[in-house]
Amino acid sequence: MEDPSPPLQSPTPSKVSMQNGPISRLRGAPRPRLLLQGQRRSGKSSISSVVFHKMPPTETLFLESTTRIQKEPVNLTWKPLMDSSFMDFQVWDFPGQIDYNDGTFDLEALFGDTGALIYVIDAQDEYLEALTRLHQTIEAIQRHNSSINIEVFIHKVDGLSDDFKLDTQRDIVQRTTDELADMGLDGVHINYHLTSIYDHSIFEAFSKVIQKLLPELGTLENLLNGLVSNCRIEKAFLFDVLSKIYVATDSSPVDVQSYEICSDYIDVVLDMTEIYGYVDLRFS
Ligand SMILES: Nc1nc2c(ncn2[C@@H]2O[C@H](COP(=O)(O)OP(=O)(O)OP(=O)(O)O)[C@@H](O)[C@H]2O)c(=O)[nH]1
Repeated sequence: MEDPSPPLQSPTPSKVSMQNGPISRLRGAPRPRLLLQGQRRSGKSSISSVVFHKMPPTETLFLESTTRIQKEPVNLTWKPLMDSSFMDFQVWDFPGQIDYNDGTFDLEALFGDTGALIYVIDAQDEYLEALTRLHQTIEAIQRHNSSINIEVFIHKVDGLSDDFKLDTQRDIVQRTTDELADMGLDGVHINYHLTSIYDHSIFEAFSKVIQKLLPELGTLENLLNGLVSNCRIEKAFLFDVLSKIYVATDSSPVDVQSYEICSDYIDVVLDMTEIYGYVDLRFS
């Protein structure tokens, strides 16, 4: 697969901002990038495999540790429905053991075209070291491209009780806020998501990450608002069918149940399509 991104050692990295999103891709710009980072075994490759390759979650138990940066183009288009996709970007899966702060990486090139950093923390494991790495990463980002969205996935929460999930999130937010304040970075905005590959939370979190990077989001939301009010639909999502990421929704609040129903429906339709060919996806 052709990789249009500049080498990390590039002395003059391209400076295309993610704010231009997939539209700039149409004009020939490099694919914008999502960086997946986190400690070893935190779940990065599993997330990427489940969301973008429909790998059943239990099969991730057999994934080998990633030893090199995995650059994955994401251009998800389900041919029966669409000719082009809003989702044209790259996901870079960083192996846990790589220290990109060791001076061998061109951080300007690494962060230059990056739209979002997704930092994965294993909530079932001791996470203090992961937090230290996160804080260092945020500091580096602030130096090289402060427009990058910083998204923290508090991951593997399937094994935790609801109370413990919230306590863990509170602790991570508090420690990060305190540490960034000590570093003089208290203005940095971070989004936190509780995720697991064993339920819909990982798709929902990814949806929110992607939506923030779409320059067309406002227009799509307006179109969906019009659809909802004109057709008296309760809730509308615009899905990327293959990944089950919703790239937009109308402006009424998202309730997880309606997302889950639509998501399950897509699975059924895709399964039927494999058996019978094209199935009309419109439903109300
Ligand atoms: N319980 C639970 N386990 C998970 C989840 N996501 C990933 N795992 C497990 O975590 C282990 C490590 O996952 P990987 O995806 O290989 O982790 P990684 O961060 O890519 O690891 P490196 O390649 O070493 O950097 C696997 O056994 C996965 O099955 C989750 O949401 N819940």
